Amino acid sequence: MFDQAESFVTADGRTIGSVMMEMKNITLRFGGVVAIKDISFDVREGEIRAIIGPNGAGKSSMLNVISGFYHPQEGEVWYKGARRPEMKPFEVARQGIARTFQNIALFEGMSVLDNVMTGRLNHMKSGILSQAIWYGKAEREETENRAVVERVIDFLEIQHIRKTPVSRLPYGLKKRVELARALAADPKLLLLDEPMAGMNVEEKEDMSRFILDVNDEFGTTIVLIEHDMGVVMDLSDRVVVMDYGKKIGDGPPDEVRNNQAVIDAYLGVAHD
Ligand SMILES: Nc1ncnc2c1ncn2[C@@H]1O[C@H](COP(=O)(O)OP(=O)(O)OP(=O)(O)O)[C@@H](O)[C@H]1O
Repeated sequence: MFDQAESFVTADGRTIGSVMMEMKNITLRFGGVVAIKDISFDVREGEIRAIIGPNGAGKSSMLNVISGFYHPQEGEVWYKGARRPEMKPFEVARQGIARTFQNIALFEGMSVLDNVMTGRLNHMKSGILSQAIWYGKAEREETENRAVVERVIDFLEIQHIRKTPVSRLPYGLKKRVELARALAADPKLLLLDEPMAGMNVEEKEDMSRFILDVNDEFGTTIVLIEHDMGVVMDLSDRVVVMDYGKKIGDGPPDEVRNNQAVIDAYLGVAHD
């Protein structure tokens, strides 16, 4: 289905475009531990791409390679048709890649609004001096940034808590604020590290709906890691399956679900 076509429309009416990111033969080692072994896969514009696998499979490591936090010893990362040189995470962010973290990384003492505003930092170009004396450009920039943030806050239905310090929020809402902050950066590619971890069923349903809405409304391409298999199969267009650092499956959910190597990995069948 995904092999040759430049772009196509899925059964649910969404347009999946051409390849946006390609991971080519990525190998990442930590001393003697090989976290990722020679893995290749691509991400297409507009799709929701999941990376799954048992604990320690290398999923977070892969997300960290995409976000520029880890640099693989071997392999290449291609983004928008060009090989990406080794970059720092903030440089990767400037290319339109935003992320959320497995363990929420918000400023607990700050309000929801201020936390979401920090998502705009990469878009703030005017210097401290111009901001301090508040002339034209800085004012325009501030107004623009506020407008984007307000739109995201509306979209994710967190208006009622915009003034609340994050430390007072329940877990599910914190996760939503983290999504809001990532979205405020106006990313082309959004990386979600276990967006439903620790959530109850209702919170998971809400988060699933928001992820689908973000993809639909903003056309944001999404790569997510998630342990809840039901959620992954419902949300994703394609799934990469990792086990012990290797890729053991890659394809649409139905195909992956019936892949014997994947079934064995999840049932804990012994490896040679
Ligand atoms: N910073 C690091 N230093 C040393 N080893 C690491 C580091 N990060 C990950 N590893 C190792 O790399 C392997 C893959 O870890 P990783 O966290 O990527 O897996 P994961 O699939 O995300 O696991 P989980 O589902 O438990 O979060 C593991 O053996 C882990 O111990």
